[in-house]
Amino acid sequence: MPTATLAPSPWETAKTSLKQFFSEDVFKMWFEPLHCIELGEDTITLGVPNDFAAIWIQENYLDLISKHLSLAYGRELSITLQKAAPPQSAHAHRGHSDSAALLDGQGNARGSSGAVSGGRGVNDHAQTGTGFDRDASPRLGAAAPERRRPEATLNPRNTFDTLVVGANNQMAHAAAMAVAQAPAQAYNPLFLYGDTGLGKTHLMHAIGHAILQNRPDARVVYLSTERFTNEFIQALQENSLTKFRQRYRRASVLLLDDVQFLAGKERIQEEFFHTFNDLFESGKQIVLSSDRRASEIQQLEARLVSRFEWGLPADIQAPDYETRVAILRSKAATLKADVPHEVITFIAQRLSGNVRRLEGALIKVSSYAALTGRPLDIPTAEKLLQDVLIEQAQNLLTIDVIQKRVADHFQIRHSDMTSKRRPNNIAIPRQIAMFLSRKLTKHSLQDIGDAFGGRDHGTVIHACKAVDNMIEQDPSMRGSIEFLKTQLAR
Ligand SMILES: Nc1ncnc2c1ncn2[C@@H]1O[C@H](COP(=O)(O)OP(=O)(O)OP(=O)(O)O)[C@@H](O)[C@H]1O
Repeated sequence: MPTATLAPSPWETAKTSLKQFFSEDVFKMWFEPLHCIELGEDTITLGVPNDFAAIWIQENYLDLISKHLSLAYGRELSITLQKAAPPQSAHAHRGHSDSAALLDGQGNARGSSGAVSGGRGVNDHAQTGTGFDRDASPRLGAAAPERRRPEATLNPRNTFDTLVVGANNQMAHAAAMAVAQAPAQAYNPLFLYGDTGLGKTHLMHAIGHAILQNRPDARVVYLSTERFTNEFIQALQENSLTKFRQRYRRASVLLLDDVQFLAGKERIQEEFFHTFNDLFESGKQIVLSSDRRASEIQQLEARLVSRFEWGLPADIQAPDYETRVAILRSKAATLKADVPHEVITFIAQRLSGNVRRLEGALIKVSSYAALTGRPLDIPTAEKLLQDVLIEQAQNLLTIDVIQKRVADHFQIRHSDMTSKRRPNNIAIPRQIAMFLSRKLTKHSLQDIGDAFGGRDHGTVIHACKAVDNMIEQDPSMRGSIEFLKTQLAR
């Protein structure tokens, strides 16, 4: 048996499963520094870096942490937060597990820890989905009856109550409600699709919660396609396909996230095809999510595409301004964060598209306010969110838009951006546009050179250096460039 990898402790497992619910920033800020100080029969003491973190976690995340801990340890644990320096090796990833493994060596936890993964290391993909069956079954004894498991793997915050409904998700929301009220009768499968961070997972979890509320004995299974894939591969390796199949085909509701990751994986598609048929034919509800329409998923077998389109495809768009304000208000209320209205509207105006990004921005400004005790105003918010604003600009801005804006500003023709003409009144704006393309987009030097009339990447490097010099030496040029940068990052 390959046992060289240290099995993850229940504490690590809980932390890994918590990771899927938060953006990287939020996880790093609040959860990464948490460590297990002491584990008792029905208590656990977690170390937090400071008093503020203790209050924030207590107010906002304790329920969620508690759910994941009981799942990982197989028993209810009452949590105490204590200010404490992180363990010596905490900055190194391995350090966490070593220290956790040591602590878990005391008392009951060892036994349950041993059962967590049978000697396997944590799978990196586990954080993107929680197949409750595998994750929970070895650890949950009589104290934790089976039907508690799915609830614990669904984020308790992702309910219909916490979902803000706007024109962007009205239809998907209505379809999800219909499915939750009458599983396998309304739309089967329900296929939710839309860009990243727009609430597909939220809706899937909401369906799961609602079904469990009506029918607590329902077998609701939520997992990501990555997880499905990994478990299938593992089942192949361990010769346990029958068990794998039973696990998913026994579900009364299967919620499979991110099916675009089935693309190009023939064996997994074949397996899922049979899972799908089995569930569908026995009247079980299937809900799928994807970042695009089924027909737009490359290398997805036609028979799967057609099945995915049997029921109802429902798309989710980016929320409009009013919905963004409503989402931010609702999140601020949940976080018990006192964010001034003008800052809420500022964020809603400046950040569009991804709701996860909106949420991250709100947490950033509200934790700053709570940490420093300083009042929050627009200039402060703008400063705090500079990186996010630039990142958004990088995703939305095209070189063409930069060229046009810079050309307008310096009153030259757009075509001068690509021409070979070199008088200063043209060459300098062109260099500035190259510089801004480098700063505000993710294009390579070569792409930028190509977009400026087929220049080579050395020309772009030269332009960026020249503009850096101008910024340093010429205050009026610095002003113009800053102005353009702010305008473009809007
Ligand atoms: N309409 C909404 N109301 C309230 N919260 C929302 C809404 N839409 C999205 N969110 C929140 O935004 C975050 C991102 O949503 P979610 O993870 O469901 O997106 P997703 O579409 O599944 O993204 P991905 O494709 O990246 O998995 C979650 O915290 C979710 O609760």
